[in-house]
Amino acid sequence: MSSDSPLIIALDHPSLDAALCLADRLDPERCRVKVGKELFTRSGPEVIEALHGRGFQVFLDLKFHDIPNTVAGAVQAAAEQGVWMVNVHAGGGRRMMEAARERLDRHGLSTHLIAVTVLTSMSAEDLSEVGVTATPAEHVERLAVLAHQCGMDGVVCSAQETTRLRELCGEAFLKVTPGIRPRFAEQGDQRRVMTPAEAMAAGSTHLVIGRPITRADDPMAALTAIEQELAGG
Ligand SMILES: O=c1ccn([C@@H]2O[C@H](COP(=O)(O)O)[C@@H](O)[C@H]2O)c(=O)[nH]1
Repeated sequence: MSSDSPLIIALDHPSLDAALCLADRLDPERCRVKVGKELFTRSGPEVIEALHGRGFQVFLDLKFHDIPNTVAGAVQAAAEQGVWMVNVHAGGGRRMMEAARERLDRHGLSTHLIAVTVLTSMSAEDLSEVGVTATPAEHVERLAVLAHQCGMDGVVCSAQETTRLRELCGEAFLKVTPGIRPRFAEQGDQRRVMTPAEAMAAGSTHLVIGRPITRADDPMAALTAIEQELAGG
C-alpha cells in the first residue's frame, strides 16, 4: 500500500510489541512509518516484516556512516528487505554516497536513498564544538549539494533549510524533515524546529514526527490535529 500523505511517524519504541501496538492504530493510507536505531536494535528485521505485513511503507532510519564498501553493503541489505527509504550520513563523503548509489542501481533496487545533513538536534554551538564553523544552514547547504551530486534522492534536514534547498537542488529532490513540533508539543532535544504547516509551506516533502504523536496522551487525536493543521483547518 502507498500513502500520499507527507507524514512519517517515528516508531521510537523500546520493543516490537509497543511499536506494533501503535502501528495497529495507524492507517497505512494516512502515513508511513519510520524504524530507527532503538527499535531496530531491539527487534531486528522482524519489525520491517511486521510493518510490511500491515501495509506500511517503511523508512529504515539507521543513518549509515562507515567506509564506502560497508555502507554499500548495508544499504543493499536494507533495500533487499523492501524498505521504502533508507539513509546514510552525508558526512561520510562523496565516495561513500556514490558507492551506496552504485550498489542500489547495480542490483535494480528502487528504495529511496537519502543523506542526513546536519541533525535537527544540533545548534550552531553544537556544530562549532565539533569543529564546524559554518552555520547549520550553510553546512546543510554544502552537504545537500554534495548529496545531490552523488545521486542521492534527497536529504534529511530541518524544515528551516528546505526553501533554500529547493532553489539549490530542485523540487524533485526529497526534503525529509524531522524536528517537527506542533504548537501543542514540547521541543525536547530538537533545536531547529518548525510546525507541520510551516514546514510544508517552506518546502518539506515529508515530515518526520515522533514524540508529539507517540508520547501524546491520545496519539490518534494528536495525529488528527496535525492532519487538520495541514489541511488548513
Ligand atoms: O536530523 C535528524 C535525523 C533524524 N531524526 C529522527 O527523527 C525522529 C524525530 O523524533 P521526534 O520525537 O519527533 O523528535 C527521531 O526518530 C530521530 O531519530 C531527527 O530527529 N533528526
